[in-house]
Amino acid sequence: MSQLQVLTEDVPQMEISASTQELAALIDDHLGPLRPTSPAWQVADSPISGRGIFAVRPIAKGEQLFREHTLLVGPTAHRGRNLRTCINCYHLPAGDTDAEALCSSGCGLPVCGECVESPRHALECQLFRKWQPKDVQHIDPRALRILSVVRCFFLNESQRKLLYAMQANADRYYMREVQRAAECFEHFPHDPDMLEYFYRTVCAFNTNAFESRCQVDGQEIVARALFPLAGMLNHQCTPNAAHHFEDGETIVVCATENIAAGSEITMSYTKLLWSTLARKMFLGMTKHFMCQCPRCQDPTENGTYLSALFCREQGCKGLVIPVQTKTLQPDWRCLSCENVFPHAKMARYQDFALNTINNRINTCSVRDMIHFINELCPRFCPPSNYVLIEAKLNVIWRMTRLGAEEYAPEELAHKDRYREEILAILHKLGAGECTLKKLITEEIQ
Ligand SMILES: C[S@@+](CC[C@H](N)C(=O)[O-])C[C@H]1O[C@@H](n2cnc3c(N)ncnc32)[C@H](O)[C@@H]1O
Repeated sequence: MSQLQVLTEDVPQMEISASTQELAALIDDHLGPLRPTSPAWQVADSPISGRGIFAVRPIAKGEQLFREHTLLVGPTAHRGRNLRTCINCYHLPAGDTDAEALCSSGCGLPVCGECVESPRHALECQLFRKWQPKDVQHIDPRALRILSVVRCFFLNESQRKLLYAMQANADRYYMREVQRAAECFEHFPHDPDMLEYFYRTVCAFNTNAFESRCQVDGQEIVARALFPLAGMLNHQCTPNAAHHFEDGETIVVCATENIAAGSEITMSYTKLLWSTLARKMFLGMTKHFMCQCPRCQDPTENGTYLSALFCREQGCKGLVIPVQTKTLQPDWRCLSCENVFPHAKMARYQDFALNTINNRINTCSVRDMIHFINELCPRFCPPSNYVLIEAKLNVIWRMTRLGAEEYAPEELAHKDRYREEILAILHKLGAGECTLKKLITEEIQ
């Protein structure tokens, strides 16, 4: 069995308790006032996988398809992130310490002065106090992360049905999240039905959730949020729709291309500029499937050569690209000398480029990074390789944040050149009006 089969075939799906028609009705109910009077889309069975969203009339590039409020949301509570953020409104609670940010009732949850009295917090506070957090002086990321899952407790009947109608990939590893949370409380529930409900919810999160992002009090808030309609969008590596967040709890999905009536509406679960192997690894490990889209089947990736590495045969320096498209360990062939190399060898070169470039990104000033990209990288990494493209994107972001006046004219010219290069790649990929294009054309000038 290949590495990729192991990644994708090991994980069964939990039983789905609703027909596609019932699911569509539950989604309508969930959308409430946000449901358009005559939507341009419908939920239906998909030839890609399970259920998907389809255009019911021609949709124009740029058109907003829907806005949706989250069904379940909570802090990602990743280590290294600021955990001192109110669990309701995302504002910073008063004070500087964990103890000051935590609810004074002893529920172990950070909450601001305004939200502490809210009915929403009252319910969660009562539940967490019943379970008795072991530490009420410090914010424990394990206890905080489980909040988005535990909120399934407060869903109404129709919302629970909707949760059970969503695909849930049953990876037993996901149960670790519940077990880790249980370690933080004296009396975490151990009733098997309740634990199964939590597990189902964790699996639904891992299969469908988005990392929603918004700015509050000058800091970036990242929450994990379940949007049942947006969660119906299947993946394509060059999709025809993209999403953004209006706030931490509302998602907006727009068409990035003209979409014909009857076509499936898709989004990308990966970064657009990743190489095919990077996307395959990510999709296999996190979503347990192997993408078969046209981009995945083209070794040149629409002529972008995002995977390409240099040939190391004496005197060659041609571009080497993966030959097979359906495996994680393809042979690679040089487009100039036509020699074929085993994957293990090329993977070492790719890792070298990735580590060297990422180390520099983390340690260098923008000025040094430009010098490194222009003068040193061409010795070991083709300009089309996705790691180098990501490094150029990183330079663009950093320069934009500081403002043009900080930089010499030739540095600004490099930034413009990088931007044109990335726009040309997006054009070749057929990415249309994708979020990245909007960001680098509208905001970065
Ligand atoms: C967010 S859900 C998408 C909606 C799902 N089709 C459903 O019926 O609920 C993600 C799951 O859909 C499936 N999926 C999405 N895009 C796919 C693709 N391009 N190829 C194969 N499976 C895909 C995978 O099983 C993945 O874990």
